[in-house]
Amino acid sequence: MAALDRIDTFIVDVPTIRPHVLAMATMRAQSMVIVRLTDGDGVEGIGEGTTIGGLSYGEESPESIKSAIDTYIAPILQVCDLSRVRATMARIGRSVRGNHFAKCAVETALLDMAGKRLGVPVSELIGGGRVRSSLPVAWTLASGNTARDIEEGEAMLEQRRHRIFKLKIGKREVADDVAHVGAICKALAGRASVRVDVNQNWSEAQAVRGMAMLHDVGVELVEQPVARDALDAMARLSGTQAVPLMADEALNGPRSAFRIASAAAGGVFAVKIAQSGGLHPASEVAAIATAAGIGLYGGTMLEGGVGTVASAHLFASFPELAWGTELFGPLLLTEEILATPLRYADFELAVPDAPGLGVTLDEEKIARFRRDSAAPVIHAVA
Ligand SMILES: O=C(O)C[C@H]1C=CC(=O)O1
Ligand SMILES: [Mn+2]
Repeated sequence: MAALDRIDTFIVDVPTIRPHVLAMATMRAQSMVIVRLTDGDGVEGIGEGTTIGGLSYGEESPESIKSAIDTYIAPILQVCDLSRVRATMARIGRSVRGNHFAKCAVETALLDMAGKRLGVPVSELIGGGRVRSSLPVAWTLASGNTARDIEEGEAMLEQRRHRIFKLKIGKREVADDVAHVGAICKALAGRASVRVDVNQNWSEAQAVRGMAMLHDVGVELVEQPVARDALDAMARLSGTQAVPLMADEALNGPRSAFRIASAAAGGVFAVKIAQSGGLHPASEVAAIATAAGIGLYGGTMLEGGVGTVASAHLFASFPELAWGTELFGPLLLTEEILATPLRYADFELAVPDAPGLGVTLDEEKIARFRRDSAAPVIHAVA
């Protein structure tokens, strides 16, 4: 029996290296909720629950994630055997509806503890175990300026850090966005894969026009062009457009994955641990996709090092990962909150093989950036 001894939940606000322009918000900082659990034997586990742009991306905010953990999940953890991760999460699921990001943070911390107790990396505890030790990583070009994006893409290729680029569109007129994307495709042609993310900002009519034009300029994948609940439109677009449609915001765990797969509403799934409600439900999302012949992409909520490495452990268990991952979150931040930064080299992220998540927090940085110290709070603005 591993009993909870201590729980510490806190928000860390870290500036981004440049404004990150998305359809729904411009990020100038990322707010990460970190949960740290310690059991009676002194085994510690860390987890992260992070969203994008406050409440502009989804239904959970950094503040609601922290409050769900402290007010409703912590009392349940007090009566659970923390070494039994799935049983503990099932117990939480009976008392806490939704709140997937909060649940993901807690499940991650439990898996970190379980891995340390058993002496194995988290990737051996989920989805049947690890099948790869490094993952291809995309970078998002989202400075808001075409020339700067091309310069950034060139630098990433030169450093051999990324050769898959995701462009954030949907904020401007369709034709203006296509011109921006087309210029980047032309500049990087033959050297990189270019994809776009519309973050739900198109109507079906705009998507019909936009996806055809994007295919013509060389885009390989269009992510969540229409609203997350517009499954009929997603199915029509998937069935008629040459460029594959990737579901992102529409995916909120295994049931939504099954609905999207059944409706043939996407040819690719962006699997995200937070949106799915944790690593285990995300593994089920991946299994449904694979069974349905849907391609896999390892998605991110632009988490810091903890959420990123947790995602990496899960994605390392995917036998099929046709579209790679976008686990670049820590690289978008001015400061690394891990004691030893994650290793990015030769266009891939190395998956740690030490027990648990295989990472530790940089305590000095945490003390400096935690919101409940004197650190300033910079909110994302539209
Ligand atoms: O996919 C999203 O919508 C969120 C995120 C992932 C990469 C990025 O730049 O933003
Ligand atoms: Mn997306």
